[in-house]
Amino acid sequence: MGEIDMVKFICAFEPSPGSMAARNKLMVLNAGSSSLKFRLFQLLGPAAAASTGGGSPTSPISSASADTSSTSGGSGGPPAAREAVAAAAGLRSVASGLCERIGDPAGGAVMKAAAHSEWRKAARQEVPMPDHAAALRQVAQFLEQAFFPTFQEEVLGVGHRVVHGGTIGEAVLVDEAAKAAIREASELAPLHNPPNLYCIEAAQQLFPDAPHVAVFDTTFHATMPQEAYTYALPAQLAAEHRIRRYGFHGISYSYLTHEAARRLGKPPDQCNLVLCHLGAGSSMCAVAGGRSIETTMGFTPLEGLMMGTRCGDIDPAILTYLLGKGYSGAELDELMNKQSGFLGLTGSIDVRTVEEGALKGDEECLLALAVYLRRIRKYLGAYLVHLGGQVDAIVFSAGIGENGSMLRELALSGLEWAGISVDRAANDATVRGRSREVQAPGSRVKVFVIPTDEQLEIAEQTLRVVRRHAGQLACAA
Ligand SMILES: Nc1ncnc2c1ncn2[C@@H]1O[C@H](COP(=O)(O)OP(=O)(O)O)[C@@H](O)[C@H]1O
Ligand SMILES: CC(=O)OP(=O)(O)O
Ligand SMILES: [Mg+2]
Repeated sequence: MGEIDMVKFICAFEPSPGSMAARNKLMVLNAGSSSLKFRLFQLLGPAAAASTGGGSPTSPISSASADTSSTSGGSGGPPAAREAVAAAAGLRSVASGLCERIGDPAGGAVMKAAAHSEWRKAARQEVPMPDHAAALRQVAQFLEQAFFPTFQEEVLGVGHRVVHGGTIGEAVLVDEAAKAAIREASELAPLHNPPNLYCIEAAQQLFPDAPHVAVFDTTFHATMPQEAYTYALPAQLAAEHRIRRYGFHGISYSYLTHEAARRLGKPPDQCNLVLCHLGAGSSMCAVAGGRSIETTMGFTPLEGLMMGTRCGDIDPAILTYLLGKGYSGAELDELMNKQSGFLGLTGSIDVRTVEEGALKGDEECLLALAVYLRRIRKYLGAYLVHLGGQVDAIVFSAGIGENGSMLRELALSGLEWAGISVDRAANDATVRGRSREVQAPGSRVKVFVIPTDEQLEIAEQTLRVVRRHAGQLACAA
């Protein structure tokens, strides 16, 4: 990516007086193919002390106390709710932001403002960002110049979202072996792992003294039973090539499980849920007793639901058929990952545009939405069966799930027989970025809209690994 592009960069922050040069900050990076989300957390008193080895091994998120502003069907906002969860985890957000259109020669960045009731200022910069390393440098420079003069020295650890963990089961310190495993899994998550790894390497240069932790989307699904993760291929071949369902969006699902449990007023291990992470990448997950038992994505993030540019489930024989027609493997990969889904059916990736088209009667848009919804309903039916009809809540999250009220209503229409009904007024009244219950009075199954917070989940998992590492160092000394 040699060309310098204008990239819009926006962030919101609250300066944190008196934090000079103490190692009390955690940086979280969530790199997409052309975007970089970041959040900077300050460690609160006891957690900061724990970061040198004295912390509790239990999940602070799972032990977070219920936040009254986000319960009982109200529109309690995530700023309050999430800050409460973060505080229980010993963390406070002090800055966050998003770089978009990294390396895009066409420019034309889309602006996204991170809003938070406590943040006093917001800033926007248009600066050249040819790649993730440049974006990261820009973030660091901005934070340093504007608020935290010794920012780089204050970072205690850096947490990274990595989509495919390959052979790695749970969050780990990034060392050469971890990087090799992430590199090896790049083939299986071509849209995600390469930018994740690139961002890790850029961040290691920027924060050479801090431990870096890789947090994986695949971890949450490690609890799936064998019959859920086994493909009916020759067993030896599958074992040799480690072909199995891995499942993705697990960082988001872990957060949503704990948030849904908080709203239900039960421990996560007593919750049965159907989680719908509907964004540019879309998937669903059946959660029994707080653990993933099924999910729609598989060996790669291509299987399952239709997505922005990905086809989701197709008959695999279509590929052999097209190979026979002269398409190469690389072309088919590109076709399925980057040219299909909403883009392939309508010419637009953005579901808002597709919805607008559908409302004007555009047949391609109407068909695309119908295909998207049919796939969601097909898996919802399957998951109700897997959960024996005992579902506490259906949760919608991510860009489409949080904002697409029409799609939510259509996805759950006509399911009164299953104890599921949506309150149209509540569903239409959801406010971007705020949690809400939208089931109709009398609906046996609750329906939650919960803004996902991958950054907070990454921070929490990172902190645990950093603590463990510090504890090990202390024992060894
Ligand atoms: N108001 C809305 N209604 C429907 N879809 C929306 C709305 N706002 C955003 N989206 C969709 O959300 C998707 C992006 O979701 P997001 O979770 O941000 O994706 P990712 O993190 O995977 O890039 C886009 O397809 C966009 O069309
Ligand atoms: C796994 C995956 O598809 O992630 P995203 O939704 O961020 O593209
Ligand atoms: Mg995403």
